[in-house]
Amino acid sequence: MASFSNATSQIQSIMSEQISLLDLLFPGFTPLSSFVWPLLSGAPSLYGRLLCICGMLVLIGKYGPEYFGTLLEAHFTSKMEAYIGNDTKKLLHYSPWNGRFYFWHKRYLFVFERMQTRGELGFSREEASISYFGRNPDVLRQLLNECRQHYLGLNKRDMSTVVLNKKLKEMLVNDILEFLNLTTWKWYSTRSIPYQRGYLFYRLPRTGKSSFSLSVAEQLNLDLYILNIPTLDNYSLKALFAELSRHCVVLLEDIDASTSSAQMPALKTLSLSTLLNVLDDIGSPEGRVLIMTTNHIEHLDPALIRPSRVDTKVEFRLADEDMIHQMFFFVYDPQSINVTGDDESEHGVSRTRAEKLCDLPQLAQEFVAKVPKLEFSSAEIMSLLLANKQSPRHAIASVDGEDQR
Ligand SMILES: Nc1ncnc2c1ncn2[C@@H]1O[C@H](COP(=O)(O)OP(=O)(O)OP(=O)(O)O)[C@@H](O)[C@H]1O
Repeated sequence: MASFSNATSQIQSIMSEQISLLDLLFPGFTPLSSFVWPLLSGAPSLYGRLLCICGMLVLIGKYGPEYFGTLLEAHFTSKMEAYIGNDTKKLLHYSPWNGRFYFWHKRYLFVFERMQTRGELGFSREEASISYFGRNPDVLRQLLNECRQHYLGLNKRDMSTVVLNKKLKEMLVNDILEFLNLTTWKWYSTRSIPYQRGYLFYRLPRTGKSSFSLSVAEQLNLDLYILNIPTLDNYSLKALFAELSRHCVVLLEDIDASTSSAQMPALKTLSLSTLLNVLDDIGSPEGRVLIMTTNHIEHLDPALIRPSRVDTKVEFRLADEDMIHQMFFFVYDPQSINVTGDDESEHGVSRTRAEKLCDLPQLAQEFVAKVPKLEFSSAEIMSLLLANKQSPRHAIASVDGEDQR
C-alpha cells in the first residue's frame, strides 16, 4: 500500500509540471485531476480505490464520447456552416431534413449535419454544416465546389432534349423571352405592375412538365429554385421566397398538395393562405418566372390559379404525331448511330453509314404510323425507344410486339 501511495505521489509531481500543457488540450484537466488524485491515493482500502476507478470509468463511458467529440471538433476539425437560404446565387433544391452522417471522400472523413434551431422571436431556422477531421480549409472548399458542380449538372436539362409539340414549345419560349426583355420590364415598371410571370403546367404525369421547367432555366441562364410543396411549411416557404434572386425561375412542384392534405397529412403544415400571400408579395424580386406543376388541376383552389397569379396555363398532353416523330430522331440522331453495330447489318451484308441515314426518314414514318397518337406519355415512348436504341427497326417491331429477337 505504501509503495502505491509513493508511486502516485511521484506521478502527481511529474504531472503537475505538465499540467499546464494538458490544460491547453483538455480544458478543466487541473480541477478534475486535483479532485481525483486524493481519492485514488487517500482512499482507505484497495476496494475503495477500485470503487473510485469504476466510478470514473462509468463517468468517462457516459460523458467521455461527447466530451472528446466536442474537443475533436473544436481542435482537430474544420467546419463550414450555412443558414438555409442565405446563398441566392445558386440552384436550390429545398427538402427539409434533420440529422448528421459521416462519410469518406478522397481519404478524408467528413461530417454533414443539418439541424433546426429556434432563432429570435421563436422562429425556427435551419442550419447546415460540413466538418472534416483536419485543419486545411481548402479540403472543405474543394468538396463544396465538387458538390456544387455535381448539383448544377444534375439540374441541367438542355431544351433540345425535352420533346414538346413544336408550336407549343416555341410559344412558351418566346413568351418567357419577351417577358425578360428590357422593354417589357420598363413597361411593367412605368405602370407599377409587379414584374412577375406565372405559368401552370398541368394534366398528365410523365409528360415533361418538370423537365421543361429545368430546361427553361438552363436555356435562359436563370437561377432555378425547385420547391416541393409536400415538404414545405409556412415558415420555410416564406423564408425561401424572401431570399429569391432577381430574374429567376421558381418551380413549385405538385402544387395540388397545397390544397389537399390527403397525400401527406403528417408533413403538411403549409396553408393555402400563406402560399397566396407569398405569391402576391409585392416585395418579391423582379423578373420572377413562377412555374407551378400539377397532375390534378381539378383539385386546385381557383384562387391559386386566378389570372394575376397564373398568366398562362399549359396542358401537357400525351404524345402526338409531331412529338413521336421528334423523339424518334432524338434517339436515332445521325451523329450518335453506331455504324458498326451488328443489328445494322441485313442478310449478312454490312451497310454504310450513308445508307443507314437515308433509311431514317422512312423508318421514322413507319414508327409514327404504328404508334397510337395521344395514347402514350412522352416518357413511355422514350423508354421504348431507349430499350431499342441500337436499332430503329427493333423499335418499330416492338411497338406491336412483332420483335422476334
Ligand atoms: N416531353 C419529354 N421529352 C423528353 N423526356 C421526357 C418528356 N416527358 C417525360 N420525359 C422523361 O420522363 C421522365 C419524367 O419526366 P418529368 O418529371 O419531366 O415529367 P412530369 O410531367 O414532370 O412528371 P410528374 O407529373 O410525374 O412529375 C424524365 O426522365 C424525362 O426525361
